[in-house]
Amino acid sequence: MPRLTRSSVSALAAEVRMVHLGLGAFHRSHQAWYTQHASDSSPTPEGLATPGAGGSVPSGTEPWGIHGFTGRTARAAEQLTAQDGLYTLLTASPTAVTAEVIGSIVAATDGGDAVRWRAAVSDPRVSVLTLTITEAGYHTTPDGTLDLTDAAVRDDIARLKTGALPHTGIARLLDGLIARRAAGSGPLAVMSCDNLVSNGELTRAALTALAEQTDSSMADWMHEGVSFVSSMVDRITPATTPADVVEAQRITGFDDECPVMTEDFTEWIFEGDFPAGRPDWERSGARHVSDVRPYEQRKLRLLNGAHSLLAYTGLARGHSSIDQTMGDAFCRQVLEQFWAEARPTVTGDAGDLGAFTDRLVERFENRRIVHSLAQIARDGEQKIAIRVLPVLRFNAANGGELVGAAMALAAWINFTQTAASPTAADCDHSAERVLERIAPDLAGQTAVTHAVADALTEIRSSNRTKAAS
Ligand SMILES: NC(=O)c1ccc[n+]([C@@H]2O[C@H](COP(=O)([O-])OP(=O)(O)OC[C@H]3O[C@@H](n4cnc5c(N)ncnc54)[C@H](O)[C@@H]3O)[C@@H](O)[C@H]2O)c1
Ligand SMILES: O=P(O)(O)OC[C@@H](O)[C@@H](O)[C@H](O)[C@H](O)CO
Repeated sequence: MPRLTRSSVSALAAEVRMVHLGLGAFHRSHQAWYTQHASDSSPTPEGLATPGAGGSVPSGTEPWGIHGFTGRTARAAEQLTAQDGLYTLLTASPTAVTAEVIGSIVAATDGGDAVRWRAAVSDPRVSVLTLTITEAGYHTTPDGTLDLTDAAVRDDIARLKTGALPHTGIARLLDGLIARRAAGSGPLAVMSCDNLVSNGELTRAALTALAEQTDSSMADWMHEGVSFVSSMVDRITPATTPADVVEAQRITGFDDECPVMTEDFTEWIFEGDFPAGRPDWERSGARHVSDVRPYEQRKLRLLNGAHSLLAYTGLARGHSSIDQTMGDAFCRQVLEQFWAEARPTVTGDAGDLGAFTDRLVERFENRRIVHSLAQIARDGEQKIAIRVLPVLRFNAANGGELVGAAMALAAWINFTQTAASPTAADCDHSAERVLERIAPDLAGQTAVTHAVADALTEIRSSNRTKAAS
């Protein structure tokens, strides 16, 4: 079977005008897909679809090439480099899977390669830098500011002072920008595509705080020449499995070590300026709006909040993927309760929220998307603060129900305490202590602590019932 490469599918490589940090599955199903389709005017043919960006597809706009950098390991860069950046995007509806070769990534490099990283960010032709470094990669406190007490941040401050390449995503971004300033390469838009509240503003504030610890003139330079774009990104994309590799080979006839499986729904809504231009992502269906917050709240609370709830309740009940939890009456009931509490917390106009959650049911039930609960459960403390606590806070302040959001929080506490088997009294104590740490404003509210303690008792008893059945 031939290896997937540019020569095997006659795909030309476009000029690099974008840099990405965090070359995971999601970047490849989302920003790389939008970038590829921003420059082709033809509809995607059936089956194996397009040549790479810059290939023979008629272009209404110039194609943009992406130079992607991995975050923690070099593996994705090695696999993509062996395929000239090409990979198969498998798109699964509940009834069928289609395949498309994506060619917008034209270079892929280990993020630990300081020379290539600095050269890429300094390239004057590059005008957009996107990020998917995970929520944990920003090293912020629950209020969204850079955590200067974090050992990794302190270590990176020392590295930045000596010119060594830092390790955290946020500090690596500052390192690249320092190189860009030194090269005099002009303005740039930085766009976070991570599941965070006001992710552009959070990135700007974290970078500025970091710059103030190392070279405060960088903060002034960023203020003048770097825009920070906030974006709501949505496309459920699990980690690639060996079965996906086999499926890609079966459909395309090419040997591809790093395909990506994703769902047939996608959305990208963003707010902010691009001082040096950007791809025409609207041609692929993205939307540029003046206020992204309603869409961000809708997605982070209704989709991601539900994901966290299902991950922790589902793991406790012996499930391993989201689609399995949708067949469990207990999970479905707490999901509907959580949504009933979360919908009124979305402020501003983000469309019909009932229709949004109806569509989420279909998306979560898609059995071709095997989204691992263990993957979703990672970095729970950062995620709960963004996805669940705002729902609890809103309803505590407005006399709303607390049951569903309390269950999400309790299920996470239960998940983090798997080693012990505390008594009911210990549970109540644990709920209070966790709230004191992650949401001190809620810790003193009896209705909240009781709701979380009750939910802890319920989830433990539901686990016992499930285990006994
Ligand atoms: N997968 C999805 O469905 C999805 C959807 C919307 C948004 N996102 C956002 O994208 C992020 C990445 O998702 P993914 O599915 O691509 O994950 P992934 O594990 O496939 O890739 C994550 C990438 O980020 C790097 N990374 C991880 N931790 C890092 C850190 N602390 N510092 C720097 N780099 C780090 C990894 O090395 C990798 O390159 C998510 O955390 C989320 O914020 C994902
Ligand atoms: O990617 P994370 O770790 O931020 O969160 C896990 C999932 O909730 C998330 O990936 C969703 O699938 C995604 O946000 C859907 O667009």
